[in-house]
Amino acid sequence: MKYTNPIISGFYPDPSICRVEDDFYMVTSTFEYFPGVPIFHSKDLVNWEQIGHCLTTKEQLPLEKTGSSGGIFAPTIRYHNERFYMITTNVSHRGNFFVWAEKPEGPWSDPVWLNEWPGIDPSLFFDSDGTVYITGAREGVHAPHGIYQATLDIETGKLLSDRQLIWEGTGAAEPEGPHVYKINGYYYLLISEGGTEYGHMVVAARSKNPFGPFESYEGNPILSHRSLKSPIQGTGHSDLIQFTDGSWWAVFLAYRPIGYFPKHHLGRETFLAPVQWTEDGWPIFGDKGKVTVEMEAPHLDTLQSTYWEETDSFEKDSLGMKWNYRRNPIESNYSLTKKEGWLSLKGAAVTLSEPEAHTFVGRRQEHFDCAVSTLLSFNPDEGEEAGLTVYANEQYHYDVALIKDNGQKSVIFRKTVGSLCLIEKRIPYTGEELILKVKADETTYTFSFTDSSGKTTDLGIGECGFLSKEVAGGFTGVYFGLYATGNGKESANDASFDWFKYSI
Ligand SMILES: OC[C@@H]1O/C(=N\O)[C@H](O)[C@H]1O
Repeated sequence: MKYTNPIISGFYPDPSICRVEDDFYMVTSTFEYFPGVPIFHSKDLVNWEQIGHCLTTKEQLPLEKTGSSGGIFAPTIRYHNERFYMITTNVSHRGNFFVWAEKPEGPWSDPVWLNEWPGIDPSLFFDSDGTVYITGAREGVHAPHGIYQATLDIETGKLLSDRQLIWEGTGAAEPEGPHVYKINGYYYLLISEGGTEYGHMVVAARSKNPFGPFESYEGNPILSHRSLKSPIQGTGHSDLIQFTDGSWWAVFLAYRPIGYFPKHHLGRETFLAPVQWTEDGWPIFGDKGKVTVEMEAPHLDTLQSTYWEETDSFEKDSLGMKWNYRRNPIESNYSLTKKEGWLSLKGAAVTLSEPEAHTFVGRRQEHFDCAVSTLLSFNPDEGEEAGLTVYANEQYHYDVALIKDNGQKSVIFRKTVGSLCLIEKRIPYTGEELILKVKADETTYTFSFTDSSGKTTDLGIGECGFLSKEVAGGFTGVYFGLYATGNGKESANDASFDWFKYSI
């Protein structure tokens, strides 16, 4: 049966996967967002359901003053002796650590910090003789870029051997994202090179000894879309898995740029490819290292779900797993009980353009063509503002909001593009309730609002390209967020949202 890539759309990069009998679990990186490292479950590698997050407490995920695209870099998930392990790097706080859990949905342990292990992209390999290997990229700024490895005491996080440079890659930039696998008597080392850009690729090496020497595959790369005319670009950062029928598969990241001068705003997404083995035992992803949007999965017997109408009515006492905060939230600024059945936000002094714990809760844009809307009830005092934002980072976002300034309550449409910040539309508004709307297509966001009489007013448009990685930079993708701010002082009034709709 055919499946469509990406298998998880929207900002879900650096995927890592493990298997427990016929259940598959996958994690992705989350940078400055909280909670961190979502965990997904699947039975068929194509249909994935989020079952939780690995990092849900401030102790597990300190993000104070974390810059955009700081925080949590690439994670690895592995299962060993009835425990799940998730190892990753908080590049803004203390570096590498792992957490563990008996159940994939958690609870996950407090961090075991790896103070002796610098660099990024840590991975774990549990050998059949009980030895545990930690493998990772980079020694730090001054050391040669490459892939390093040591043996590890998984109980204490202490290194049991020196840290050794085991492979420098094929010579391209940024050798990273390593994973070790033992298959048919060989230790295979798969890494990414080229950096998470258009030149991204996956390359393979192998050895009979876990510390090498590693022989590079002469047919490298085993996956790359470098200078390939394809809607899929930047393929790299992969993890291998064997399906229950013995076939091999790889999950990896890639992105889907739009336009003649290509720009991608949804972020790096999670893709799936079948893996074939050459006669002399080397893995090749897809068709000679190339992948397509539509691909075959002989084992697939369940159609890939494409239904996507999500209405969040905020009736429950906690927000759904898709909702994320930026950095560690100031919990008193968020309530689902103050006004039963509504999500109430209290504006912090900081705005969306300041790299602090601004009052923001959002979910990823997961489709080029989609529409979001929300009903806001708000009676702001001077300087207070609340609304809906289409958000890449502090310097790149589009906001529609109800604000009171200069004694006047009005609906505004503001664009922040780098150092340019402009309230492009301002409409005086006396009402307390309104519906804020954003309609998205591949190139444009269209903003409007509907007043309590049902009259809809257009507010303007914003180009998707300005929120893309190519313009806004960073490692993340676009979020649709609900927010509130006191514009320099803490708000006194709550902004309450009755519901939030996301549809395609
Ligand atoms: O995604 C963040 C980092 O970007 C990378 N490559 O470009 C690393 O593998 C990830 O840890």
